[in-house]
Amino acid sequence: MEVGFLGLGIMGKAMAANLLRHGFRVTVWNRTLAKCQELAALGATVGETPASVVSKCRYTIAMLSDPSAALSVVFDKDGVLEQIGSGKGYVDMSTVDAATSTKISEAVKQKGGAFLEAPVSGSKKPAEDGQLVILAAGDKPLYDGMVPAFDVLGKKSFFLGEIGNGAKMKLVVNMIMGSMMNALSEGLCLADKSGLSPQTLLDVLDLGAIANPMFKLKGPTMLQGSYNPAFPLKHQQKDMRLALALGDENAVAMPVSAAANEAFKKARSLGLGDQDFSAVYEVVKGAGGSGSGQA
Ligand SMILES: NC(=O)C1=CN([C@@H]2O[C@H](COP(=O)(O)OP(=O)(O)OC[C@H]3O[C@@H](n4cnc5c(N)ncnc54)[C@H](OP(=O)(O)O)[C@@H]3O)[C@@H](O)[C@H]2O)C=CC1
Ligand SMILES: O=CCCC(=O)O
Repeated sequence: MEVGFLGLGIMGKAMAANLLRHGFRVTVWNRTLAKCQELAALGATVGETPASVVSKCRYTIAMLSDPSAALSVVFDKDGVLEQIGSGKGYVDMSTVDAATSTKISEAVKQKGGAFLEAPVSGSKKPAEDGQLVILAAGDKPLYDGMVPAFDVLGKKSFFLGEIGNGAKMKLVVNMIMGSMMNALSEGLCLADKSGLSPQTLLDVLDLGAIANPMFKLKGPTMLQGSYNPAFPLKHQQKDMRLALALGDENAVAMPVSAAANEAFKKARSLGLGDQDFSAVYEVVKGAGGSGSGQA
């Protein structure tokens, strides 16, 4: 099977490499073209524009940072829309809001193409290992056509019905995750300030009813102050913002998430946006970051 792949960031690079490892023919494109070289060394063909990738491939996947990137790659010059059409499918796996996804879906369909949104749960390591959870919605025949690729990329795929449902599910999941990360950060601080060992707290948590892979993975690195990005904090804050907007639309009060979003925003203002989202611990500790940029 041949697929196009647009966006070779932390996730896209791992996912495209995984497809290549499993015998897929992959044509890649990235805004910063130099990032394509690593994939070319693994056997990928490099496309010069999103349009040229779509023109070559029946199926094209995108994994881009945010709504503005997702829209730009479709609607701008040399974008997906210039070559999408009958018999071609476009699959956006980025985390965006339902409005962005709907806009892309309508434009692709108007050109005669098929569209699927398919955001994922799981971070860098699950992407490398083909252990993502795929939250798809939109064109069912395209979903069926993508199953061989989804089986390589993920451990489980859900088809959630109409466009927007995949985006919404992903935002709800990440809203919970961001709130949990803040709760863990506060717990580690509270343990420390009240004379307990934060490491012992992690050990206790791991044996009880709220044990989870995220606390187990991130807790020890947070205690070391190590925030090598698997899931960049700026993307987690984007997801909190989009989830809160979904809450607004549906009149759902989300005070816990709103507070968590403030902590992520503060972390961004301290220059921590490109660090792992667990760096919000630095804000909760009151230590702040070393940089001053707006990531
Ligand atoms: N990292 C994670 O753990 C997870 C991330 N996600 C979601 O997946 C998506 C990608 O995440 P991740 O790989 O971590 O992000 P990265 O920041 O590592 O990569 C972002 C990608 O988007 C591209 N991009 C950004 N802006 C534009 C633009 N205006 N036009 C074209 N391309 C653009 C970047 O290109 P360039 O290289 O040129 O900057 C890069 O390829 C996000 O929506 C994120 O929320 C979902 C699950 C887990
Ligand atoms: O969007 C990022 C999700 C990260 C994860 O599920 O571990």
